[in-house]
Amino acid sequence: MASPYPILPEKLLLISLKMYFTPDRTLTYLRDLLNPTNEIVHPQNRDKLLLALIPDFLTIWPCAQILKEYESHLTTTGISPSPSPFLLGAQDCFWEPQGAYTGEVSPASIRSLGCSIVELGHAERRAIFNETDDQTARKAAATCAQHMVPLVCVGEVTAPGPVASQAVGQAVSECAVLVRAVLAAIPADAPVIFAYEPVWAIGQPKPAGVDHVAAVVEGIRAVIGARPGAARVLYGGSAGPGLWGAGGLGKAVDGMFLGRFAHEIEGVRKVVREVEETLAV
Ligand SMILES: O=C(CO)COP(=O)(O)O
Repeated sequence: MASPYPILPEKLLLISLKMYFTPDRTLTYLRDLLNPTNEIVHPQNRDKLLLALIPDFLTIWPCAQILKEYESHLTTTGISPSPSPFLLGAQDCFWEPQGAYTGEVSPASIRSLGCSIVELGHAERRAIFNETDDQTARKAAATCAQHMVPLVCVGEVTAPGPVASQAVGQAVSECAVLVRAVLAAIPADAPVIFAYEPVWAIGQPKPAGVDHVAAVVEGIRAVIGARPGAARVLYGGSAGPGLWGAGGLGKAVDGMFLGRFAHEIEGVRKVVREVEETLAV
């Protein structure tokens, strides 16, 4: 029987708009991402590279309409829109599908509007809204129950000290707590994405160093171990153009989770190009 979950290719580029854009800007941005003349989404690469946009809750519905129009246009040009070459995600969800939870957003509603990914446990939600590992794990289970993919953010709070190996060990042990909690909460065959986002590298001029990221991601992969469902580990935290290619993160991670450096279409195009150059032919 075919898996009810979205299929994850080897590489992923995900963009979260956090709360930066107005609704109008989000919709213009999505149209630009999907516009074939901008050469950002290449449906023929879907089995190797997948892009996704995670807008705010208010714009999920109009974004889904734009994506539907894009997919039907693909059909008219003879390209199969299934599996879709572009996915939509939400920035959070509640752990119950419905009920008396004023202000919360149901994962079932998110799914019904056309999302395939739910971002969970971002450092900002943990620091500002006191979200706990247990809550994030429950949300991950609720996300999988709707056959969406949890995108779980993990990362150490403190910047590395002078001893690199100690910094890596500390980072892996901080990340491992949430990785284990999420894996224990979701079905073994459910795909899951972990975004390694060192808290100290978010919102900065530059990302974390490549060696540090590569070593921590190796440790996170060891914690994940072998499982029937796909598991991808991305890097996020001031990620942008110039980070992927030669001597960069391309060999260490399964993709990137982009924030501010994807706000201009040109930045996304550059990152896509760098990743495409490293895809196996
Ligand atoms: O938190 C991030 C993505 O979720 C990263 O944001 P920045 O790239 O803006 O640092």
